[in-house]
Amino acid sequence: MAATHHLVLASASPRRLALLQQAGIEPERLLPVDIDEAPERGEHPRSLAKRLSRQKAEAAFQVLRERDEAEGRILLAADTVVSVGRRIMPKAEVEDDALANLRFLSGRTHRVYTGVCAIGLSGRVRQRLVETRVRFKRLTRDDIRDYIDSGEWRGKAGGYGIQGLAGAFVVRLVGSYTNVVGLPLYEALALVEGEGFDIHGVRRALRETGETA
Ligand SMILES: Cc1cn([C@H]2C[C@H](O)[C@@H](COP(=O)(O)OP(=O)(O)OP(=O)(O)O)O2)c(=O)[nH]c1=O
Repeated sequence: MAATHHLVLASASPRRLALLQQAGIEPERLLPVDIDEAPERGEHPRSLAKRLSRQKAEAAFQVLRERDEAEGRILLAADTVVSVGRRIMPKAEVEDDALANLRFLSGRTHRVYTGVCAIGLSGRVRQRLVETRVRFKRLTRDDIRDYIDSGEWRGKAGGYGIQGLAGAFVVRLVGSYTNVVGLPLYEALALVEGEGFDIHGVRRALRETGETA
């Protein structure tokens, strides 16, 4: 399989881009897609994360195909879902979502699932589903008030971002940390490498042009 340097990240999430950059990789471009993220009736959180990551990757692949730009490119998409048991914690868009989520997660262990999907040169789809268990301390009223005031919950699965203030809520974490932030790096890189993406070649090229993070 021919090696390629062209990775397209099908995401609008600044966290996903930052994680790739942390791993020394700069995507050739970002291609966010808008899909319906509502769970199906009775859908398990892990199935939801897997399904949505695939839908994002397929929708972006379709766009590249329509523009006749799929050739020589590998697509990467992800979706993160926070849950307690089968209960899916909504992505926090308004303050009330964030409040309800934080109160529910307080003093409990929850799971964070990220589905990762890569579509390569041949149009072949590769997927991984990664799970991390996170236990939060019992949150005080002041913890919750500070967090709501910070606005960091906005647009985040489960209504928190472990990479910010909420890092101090974590008593225990089992599994991949980058998975919680939104892109499990080990698994994501293994997927794109499996499709012929030349990780080391890209890092080398970025070092030579002085663009490395
Ligand atoms: C749990 C958690 C989630 N998040 C973020 C990552 C994702 O951006 C978001 C989960 O929503 P997603 O629907 O997975 O992603 P998105 O809509 O933000 O971006 P796109 O679909 O374009 O890729 O929550 C954190 O940043 N930190 C955390 O600790």
